[in-house]
Amino acid sequence: MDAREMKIKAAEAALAHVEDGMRLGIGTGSTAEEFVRLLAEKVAEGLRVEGVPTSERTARLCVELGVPLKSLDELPELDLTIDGADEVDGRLRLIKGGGGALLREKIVASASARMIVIADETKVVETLGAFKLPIEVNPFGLVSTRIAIEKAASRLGLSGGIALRTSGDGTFTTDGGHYILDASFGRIPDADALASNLNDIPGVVEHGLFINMASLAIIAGPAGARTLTAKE
Ligand SMILES: O=C(CO)[C@H](O)[C@H](O)COP(=O)(O)O
Repeated sequence: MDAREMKIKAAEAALAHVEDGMRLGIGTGSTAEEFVRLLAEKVAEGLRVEGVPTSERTARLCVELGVPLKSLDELPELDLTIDGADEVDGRLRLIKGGGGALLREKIVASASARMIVIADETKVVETLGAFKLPIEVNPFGLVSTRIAIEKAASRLGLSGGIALRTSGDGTFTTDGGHYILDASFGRIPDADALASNLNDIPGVVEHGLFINMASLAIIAGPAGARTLTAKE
């Protein structure tokens, strides 16, 4: 089974959790897009759902495939969000934001009664941090904010490069008009403490640590899909 087939397997298993009439948060990234394609087939067959997309990119795909959309202001409380992840640990803590949609992804997941993560086996880790941690920042005061992040990380014994994300020949800009700093901490032994320290930095709009948000992860490997629930 190749990587795309694994993503489709995870997306198929997630679709089984979608019920008629649900208000859905719809994630961003290649795995979430496989979910959108399968969801669109069910919608064409008569399934009634309304989706809130977590990015302009996801919104475009939903419109193209006929998945009905609403804004989060129109549907402020959602039943279920299905989204991908860059890393998942045994407590279902996540690193997200590889696709740059972390802020809307976190807002939408927070507005949902449940969040299910869909991913392939390569995303499951013992300790978060091999994937560079995306940190969304306000462009104003970028250098000061980067220094504040370095100091906060250093207090937790973390170090590593913090790079401004680029795209093509310019700076990558999120749907919200912010920048992203990708932090190469390597290993984050205390993700909860790092999340709370980052939350305290004014220039940090949001970070890619999703803690206590996912209630289930559907992980696809060569042998098929399995589910992970948070270990105590
Ligand atoms: O957080 C995300 C986007 O901001 C994605 O969910 C994450 O990057 C995983 O993407 P993919 O399914 O393409 O591996």
